[in-house]
Amino acid sequence: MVDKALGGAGLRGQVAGQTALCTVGQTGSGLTYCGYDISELAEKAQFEEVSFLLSRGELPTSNELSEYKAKLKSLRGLPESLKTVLENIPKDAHPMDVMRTGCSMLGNLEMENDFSEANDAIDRMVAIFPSIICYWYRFTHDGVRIETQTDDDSVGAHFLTLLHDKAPSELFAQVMNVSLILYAEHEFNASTFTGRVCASTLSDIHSCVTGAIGTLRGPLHGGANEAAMDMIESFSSADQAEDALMGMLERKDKIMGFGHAIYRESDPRNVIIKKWSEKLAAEVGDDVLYPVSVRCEEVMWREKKLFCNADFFHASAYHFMGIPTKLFTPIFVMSRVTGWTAHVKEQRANNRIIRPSADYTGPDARSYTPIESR
Ligand SMILES: CC(=O)SCCNC(=O)CCNC(=O)[C@H](O)C(C)(C)COP(=O)(O)OP(=O)(O)OC[C@H]1O[C@@H](n2cnc3c(N)ncnc32)[C@H](O)[C@@H]1OP(=O)(O)O
Ligand SMILES: O=C([O-])CC(=O)C(=O)O
Repeated sequence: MVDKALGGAGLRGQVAGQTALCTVGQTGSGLTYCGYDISELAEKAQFEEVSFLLSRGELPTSNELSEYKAKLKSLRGLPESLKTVLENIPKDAHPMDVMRTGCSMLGNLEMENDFSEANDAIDRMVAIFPSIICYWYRFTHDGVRIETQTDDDSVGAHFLTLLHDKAPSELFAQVMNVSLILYAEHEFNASTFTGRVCASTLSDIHSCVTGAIGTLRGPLHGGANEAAMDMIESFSSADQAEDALMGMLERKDKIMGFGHAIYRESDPRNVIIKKWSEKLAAEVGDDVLYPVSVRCEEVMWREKKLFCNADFFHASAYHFMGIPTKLFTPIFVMSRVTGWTAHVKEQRANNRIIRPSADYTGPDARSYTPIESR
């Protein structure tokens, strides 16, 4: 599944450290968290079990899970000064910037004073991130100040309840659960590596996550699910999608939601979220977006041997659940914060400041020219 000859720009194929958290493209379906295959976790686990696994190292017992979920539930409320900050961010701001600012402000209000406080800070971020994005979204788009302390049993259901003002259907809650599991962790991807570099300076955990959010925002990383949605939404039928894609490939456009830095033939998360997208399409009576997405997948493989990554079928799945496109990448944050923070702790536990070298390509040594002579 993985090209052993990976190399070249972008540090591709170079080992930049060790991790016990995740394997990408090595065993089982190609993705494991702490030894557990993603396909099994997505089928059987709750996101909160995965979150516990990543922060504590082992799956919880039933008592531990109940206590953990009760703790997360109790941490959903927003401090007043954070609400004030969110209310002052304009409606047309990028929601990932809202997440970044929300996380950074939380670090001011509830500073991690000592690394022994890491798990409390992590639990708080897992619990409060859905509240941060939904409070801002509902205030700026619907003009309401929502109560973020809900009784929902899971992070995914909590998010949908805040967004839609009603508890989600069992199917929607289930899809959110699977989605959060799929996005939770992925080894040394760009945003996680950002977090680890920050951690290696012995910085605080909110700084590490704030930097990681900024890195995830880009369309070559987490932002691809929104870009994929914009594309599939612009097609009115599978045939039209095929024609348009052929033109885009001819023009050498980059097609968002396809390809991967490490996987070479498939992304194991795609088959899982695709199945749920199909189920949702049937549930909501879609006969355009899902067939369009399937045709895109066929064309990209046929023409370029490029496959859907985790982001592509997430676009239609989220859309079918009534989630606005601009909130897609913040959902990724709600999930990946578990992976980022596990890496921060791992980096701290065996740390040396990350400081690579560079090949110099600038001018030879020269003397300073006084400004009046330039
Ligand atoms: C959860 C995630 O973050 S998954 C990634 C989400 N990002 C996207 O979906 C954005 C679209 N995809 C891409 O830009 C790339 O595939 C990346 C950034 C994911 C990986 O980049 P790289 O490791 O550089 O890709 P890779 O080495 O496999 O590229 C090989 C060739 O395929 C092309 N290619 C790769 N992906 C695509 C694509 N989506 N559309 C068109 N061409 C592509 C590259 O341009 C490259 O061509 P070249 O050799 O002529 O330059
Ligand atoms: O691993 C990567 O490069 C990107 C990715 O799929 C992820 O972060 O989930």
